[in-house]
Amino acid sequence: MPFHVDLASWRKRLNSSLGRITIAVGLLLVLVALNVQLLLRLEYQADVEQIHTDAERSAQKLAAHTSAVLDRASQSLALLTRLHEATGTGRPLPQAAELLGTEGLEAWLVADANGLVIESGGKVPASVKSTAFFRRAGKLEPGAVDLGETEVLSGAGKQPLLPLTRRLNGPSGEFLGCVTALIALPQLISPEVRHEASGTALSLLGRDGRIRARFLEDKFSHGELVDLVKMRERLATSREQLEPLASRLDGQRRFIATADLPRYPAVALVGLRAESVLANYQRHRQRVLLTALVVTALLLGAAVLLFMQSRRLEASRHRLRAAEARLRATLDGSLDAVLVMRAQHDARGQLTDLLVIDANARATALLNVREPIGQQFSALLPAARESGILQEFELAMASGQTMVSERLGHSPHLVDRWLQHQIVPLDDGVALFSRDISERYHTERAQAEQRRFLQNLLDVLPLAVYAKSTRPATMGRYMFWNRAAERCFGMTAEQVVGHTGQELFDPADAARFDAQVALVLAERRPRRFSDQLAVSSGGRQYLDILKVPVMGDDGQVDHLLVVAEDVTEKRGSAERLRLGSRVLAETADAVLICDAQDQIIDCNPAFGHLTGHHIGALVGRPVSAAGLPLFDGGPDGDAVRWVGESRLVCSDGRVLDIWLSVNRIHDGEGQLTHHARVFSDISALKRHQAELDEMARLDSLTGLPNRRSFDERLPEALARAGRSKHLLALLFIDLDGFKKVNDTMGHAAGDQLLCAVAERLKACVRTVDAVFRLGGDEFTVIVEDAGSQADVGRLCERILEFLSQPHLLAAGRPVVTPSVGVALATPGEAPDSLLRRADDAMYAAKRAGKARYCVARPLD
Ligand SMILES: Nc1nc2c(ncn2[C@@H]2O[C@H](COP(=O)(O)OP(=O)(O)OP(=O)(O)O)[C@@H](O)[C@H]2O)c(=O)[nH]1
Repeated sequence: MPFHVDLASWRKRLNSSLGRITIAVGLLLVLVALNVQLLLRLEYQADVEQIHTDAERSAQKLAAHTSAVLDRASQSLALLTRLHEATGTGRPLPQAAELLGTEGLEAWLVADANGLVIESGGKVPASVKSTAFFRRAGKLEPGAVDLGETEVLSGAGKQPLLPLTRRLNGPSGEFLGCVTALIALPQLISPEVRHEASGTALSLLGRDGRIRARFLEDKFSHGELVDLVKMRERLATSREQLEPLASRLDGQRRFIATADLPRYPAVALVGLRAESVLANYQRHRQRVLLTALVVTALLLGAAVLLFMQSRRLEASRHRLRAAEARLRATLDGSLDAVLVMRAQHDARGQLTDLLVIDANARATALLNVREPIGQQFSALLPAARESGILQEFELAMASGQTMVSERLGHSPHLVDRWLQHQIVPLDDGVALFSRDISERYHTERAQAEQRRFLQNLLDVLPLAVYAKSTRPATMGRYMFWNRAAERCFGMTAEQVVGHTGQELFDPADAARFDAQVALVLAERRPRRFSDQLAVSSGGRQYLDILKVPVMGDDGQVDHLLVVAEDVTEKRGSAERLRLGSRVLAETADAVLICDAQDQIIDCNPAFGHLTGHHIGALVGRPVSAAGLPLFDGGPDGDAVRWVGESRLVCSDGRVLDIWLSVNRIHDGEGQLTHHARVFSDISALKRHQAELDEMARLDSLTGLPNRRSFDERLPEALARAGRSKHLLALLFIDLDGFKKVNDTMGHAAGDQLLCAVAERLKACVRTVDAVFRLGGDEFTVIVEDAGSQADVGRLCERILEFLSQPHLLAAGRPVVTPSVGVALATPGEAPDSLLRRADDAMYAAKRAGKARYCVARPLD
């Protein structure tokens, strides 16, 4: 996979604040590192410079010390040389021991030209002929001093000794020998610089590169040959590079300084061991590094904190940018026109106007201006001041509460548009969210109308309808309660809506209702319940309840619609109906139910018993099939009931007299629905009645038809006479002196007499003629088809004669004559008139002396 660097991504990262912090911290760390390095370098440089200075000073001190030692020896040699040269002999000089007894000299000697020691001090070899310093002495310039090599060892300790030699010259400059001082090496190395630092190397180096003396680690050595030229070059390089040189002696690194000995061909060399002399620097370096480490750690810590803070800041900025983007998107995507405005106040702090500082596209469109930002609200909506919306802004700002209002648009382009304003108070102004709700307003109005209509519909329902919420937020609370529910439960919608069953009903009733609700929610289908409640009056209220789950859009049950019917009354009606049925079943009266068209539907058992009809054969047939008359509502057709006598033909053909009640039954709308006929058999009653009627028409004493019967029959007879044109005669008969019979013979005898008179009258007339007792001792005879007046006269004569015969009574034999008035009916004469004329004729007979008959004058 090829390596790919996403430069844009890295550039973006570096440009971020986190990237910048990382870079800054990195640079800071580099700076610290460079500073530390520089500091250490300078420190090191200064230290090394100081070390070099110290080394040089030590080298100079060493050179000075060594020169002083050599000078002392050299001066003694010079004196001794001059003495020997002055004497010109090879004899020992008495002053020599004194001269060379100088402190610091290990030994001394004077040798002749052959290398034989003439005199000496200390322990020196007997002959110096073979020694290097003697051979070199012969080559010395007159007056010159040779710093010999240290091949001379002291006799006892075998200590290396450095020979310092002068040449002895003869008078003509010939070689006479030499004068040599042997100096112990420790004498050459200055004690005060020996232990300046641990590991310090001190050397006395001849210009020939031979080390004459070296002091290192408390030991003296010599003889090593050094390439002076190279050494000086290395020293120069070392000095320049501030670096110590690695010693070939012990591998230690040393800072080396040299100092030439004046007057002698030698160089003092001091090597300070770097490890020792740089200890301070190392300690300082460690401190600096530690400090740098601490600083770095602090920097890194600070960087981490800064990084974290920056990340938080970055996240906050990111969130802020996202929030700003969301706000902008919200504003731009909002269905509302949004104006963000800053309040403007006068000197007294009164709100004068608001300045638009932000607006979305919808606001621009709603206001119908190109650029609302920067304009004053009252300039955008001149009518705003009068509309009172500025006061609402002020109120919202003062209260800190969001205000919502709906108002008609005031601008010309917003006429008839309904706007909903939501005023959100800000720190220094308000945000105004305006939405054109005209559509919604009208829709809501229509919905409100619809709701009112539905509410009215539900209110006029005779059934209690109410709804209970099953949403979590409003679980169990009543949301709707119609008028019938108010009547049914005795609670108004205001008292119920928003409350739960536990708050409204008896705990036991509420718990039962809740159980019903739980059941319906579990089954998610409508369910009926029969329930009952205790009512304040002390009775029970019986309810038929239908509970229907109403599903929401999410498929969950939102509400429970309840339709409740107070069936207390119905229950009573049913009871009464059952009772009525039992009564109908058990009553002796026959009941026949027909429909509106009077076709038979049903009957009770008594009907079958009474009529012999079988209901199965009658159902669907006209009522006449049951032998009953139709009832069409009487003359006007709207009578609801008819009661009276009627007749019924039984299945076996018998005709029954019945007492019939016909009831026309109507429904609530006044429509005829049924005919109910209730009847009882009154045949026996009728017979008895007939008998009673018959009896009522007979005189109970004589058995003759009575006055009532006379009143009925006279008109009939007159009518027949009118039709037949036959003569009708009416005879009015009153007994003469009947009272006397009563008075004399007793009332019973009078009765017997009356009965006897009745029998005689019947015997006098034809069977077709009718004899009546009107009362007391008055009788009448209706003679139809009387023939002629003479025939009537003969009848009257016969009556007079027959009645005037004595009566054989237990009490005696009374004779009672009759007075008879006769009236011959005039065609078309009224019964009253005829009777009155007969009565008048009878009185006329009475007046004429009784026991006779008198014929009334005919009508004019
Ligand atoms: N025993 C008896 N007496 C009756 C009955 N009904 C009426 N009377 C009597 O009949 C009498 C009839 O009286 P009147 O006709 O005025 O007397 P009268 O003696 O017949 O007189 P005149 O007709 O003028 O001759 C009265 O005294 C009645 O009390 C009845 O049913 N039985």
